[in-house]
Amino acid sequence: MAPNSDDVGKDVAALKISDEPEKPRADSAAAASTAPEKGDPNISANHMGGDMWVVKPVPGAGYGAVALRKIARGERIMADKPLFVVPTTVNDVKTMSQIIALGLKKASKDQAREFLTLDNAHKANGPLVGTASTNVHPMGGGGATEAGLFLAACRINHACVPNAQNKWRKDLGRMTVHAARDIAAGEEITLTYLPALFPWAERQTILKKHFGFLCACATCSLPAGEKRDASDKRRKDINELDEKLGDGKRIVKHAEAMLHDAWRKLRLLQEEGITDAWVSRAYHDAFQIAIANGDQARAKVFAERDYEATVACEGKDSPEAAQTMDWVKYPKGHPLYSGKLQWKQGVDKIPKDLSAEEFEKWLFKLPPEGLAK
Ligand SMILES: C[S@@+](CC[C@H](N)C(=O)[O-])C[C@H]1O[C@@H](n2cnc3c(N)ncnc32)[C@H](O)[C@@H]1O
Repeated sequence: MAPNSDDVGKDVAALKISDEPEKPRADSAAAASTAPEKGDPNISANHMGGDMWVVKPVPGAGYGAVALRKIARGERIMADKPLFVVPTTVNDVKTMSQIIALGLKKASKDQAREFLTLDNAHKANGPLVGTASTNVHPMGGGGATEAGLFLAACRINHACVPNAQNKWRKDLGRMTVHAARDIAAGEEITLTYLPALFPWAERQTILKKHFGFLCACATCSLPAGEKRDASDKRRKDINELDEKLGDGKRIVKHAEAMLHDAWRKLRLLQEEGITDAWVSRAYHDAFQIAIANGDQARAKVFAERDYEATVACEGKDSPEAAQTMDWVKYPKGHPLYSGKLQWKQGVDKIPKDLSAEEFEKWLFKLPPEGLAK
């Protein structure tokens, strides 16, 4: 964020993907090598971690949240209430400072003091706005109009292939964080601060500008050359496929090509090690393609996979998961369903005796020889 930016509100919440789009971070091996220990009692997040995680110093990144035991994919790591909320539409530092000061007045003295000990990557904007810009999370997906300061969630450091997913749960009034894959005891819990899958050079520029650090996560530590280029290309391809899959005009005319795009996107996510909300989004795309073409059998399978991925990242109690379960039970209920279209078939047509490989070929309408990636 530029010093004294006239677009403070936007900048405060511009980054950190929350509700949409690892390998251990390079330094999480170091975290793993130290025996789990009690965190700093002055860090309020430590009252929330129980036997699951603790906030403690991590090499090269200040404090971070570190798993005290294995955390299985889908386990809820935290459900954090905001200390204060700021609008993302306020455009000047002075007004934003006043809003934060008011918010802090309502907090306990210890919490207000703790807020002022957090990282500030924008010192030119003063302690309140600078610290908030470095630590708030948007409350909702792209275009969120509010951002919150969550004293536990803000301790989670960034990785470009994170092992956890955050989600603003309006229904609970809390920011939840779930394990997006199994996290080993001693491993650091990570989220992505980035709203899209940028290539390496762009990631470094954005993270330095908005959060004041150069990323050395496992993905960023890939050696320059073949491996880094391959990761950059995967990210570029995923973004392009994501855009193509969002083009509703292709959904009937180019249905099969779109289903193949969904397959490619899922393969690339897997190769990149991405297990967070990108996966449910890809299965949701595939579900929409199937149901918009009248295929309830494939739609049901895609909805089941979307449900599994949504529950893992948001919890069983998430309203989105409940909505997805409705499509699992009754795919025809989706507004895009038309019984007249080219792929019309009922849920009874889900094949039962195929090998896993053959089932995937059936599901994504792949040719017998498979698809070029
Ligand atoms: C939201 S805070 C995260 C918690 C913070 N490390 C702390 O000590 O409270 C964001 C700040 O943490 C640090 N940080 C987060 N992820 C990092 C990473 N992958 N490598 C180095 N520093 C990181 C940066 O200083 C960043 O401005």
